[in-house]
Amino acid sequence: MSTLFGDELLERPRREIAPGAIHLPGWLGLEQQAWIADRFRDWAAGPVPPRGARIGGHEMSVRTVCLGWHWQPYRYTREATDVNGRRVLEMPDWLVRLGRKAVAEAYGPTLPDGSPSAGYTPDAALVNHYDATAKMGMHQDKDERSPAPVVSLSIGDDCLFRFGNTRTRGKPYRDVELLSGDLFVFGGASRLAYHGIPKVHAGTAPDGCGLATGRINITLRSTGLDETRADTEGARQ
Ligand SMILES: O=C(O)CCC(=O)C(=O)O
Ligand SMILES: [Fe+2]
Repeated sequence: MSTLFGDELLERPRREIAPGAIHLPGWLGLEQQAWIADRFRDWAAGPVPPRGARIGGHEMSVRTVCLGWHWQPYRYTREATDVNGRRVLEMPDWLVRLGRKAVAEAYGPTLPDGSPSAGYTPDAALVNHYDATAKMGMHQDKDERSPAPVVSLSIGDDCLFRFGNTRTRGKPYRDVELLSGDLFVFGGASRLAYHGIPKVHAGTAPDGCGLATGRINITLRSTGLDETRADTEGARQ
C-alpha cells in the first residue's frame, strides 16, 4: 500500500547492517520489479533450466539459474556441466548497469576496495527462486576471486535475511526483513560475511511486483575469472 509520504520508506530507512553491508529498502519500483520478474521467466525458459544445486548429496530447496557464468558447488564454469552441459546465457548489459547504479547509491563514487563505483562490472548473476518452503543455509559467497561487492535484489514474497560475521555461521548476526524491491549490497569488511535465508513469508508478495507467490533474488558478482580459464576452482575453497 503506498501513501502520500511513502511511510513504508520512512519506517524502513537505509541502514548499514555491518561495515560495508548496506540495506536500501524499496530501491526498485513495482514496474521495474515486474519487468525483472518477466526476464526471470525468459531466463528460466533458456538453455539451462533453474535447478537446485547439490551440496553434500542434498539438493538445495532454492532453484537457481545463472547468467554470465554458471555457479555450481564450488566453482564457476561457462557450461552448466552439472545440469545439461549447455552454455549459460550472457550477462545482460542492463543488469551490469543496474549493478553499477546500486553500488554507487550504496557507497558513493568509491567502493570499499578503493576502486571507482563507475568501474563495477559484475560478470555473473545467480538468480534464485524460492517457493514457500525454500530456505538457504548460512554460507559465504567465496567462489569469486575479486573483492568487488555483491549486489542483491529481491522481488516477490518477503523473507528473513540473516546477515552474520566473517568467522562463523553462528552469532553474532543481524536479522533483516527483505521486501520486494529491496537492495542489499555487501562488500569491504563484510564481503565474506556468512548469510542465509531462514524463512520466506509466503503470500506477502505485493500486487504488481510480477510474482503472485514465491521470491526471486538476484545476486551480481564479479568472478575475477578471465575468458581463457573456462573451468576454475573457487579461489578460497
Ligand atoms: O536470497 C537471498 O537473498 C540470498 C541469496 C544468496 O545468498 C546467494 O545466492 O548466495
Ligand atoms: Fe550468498
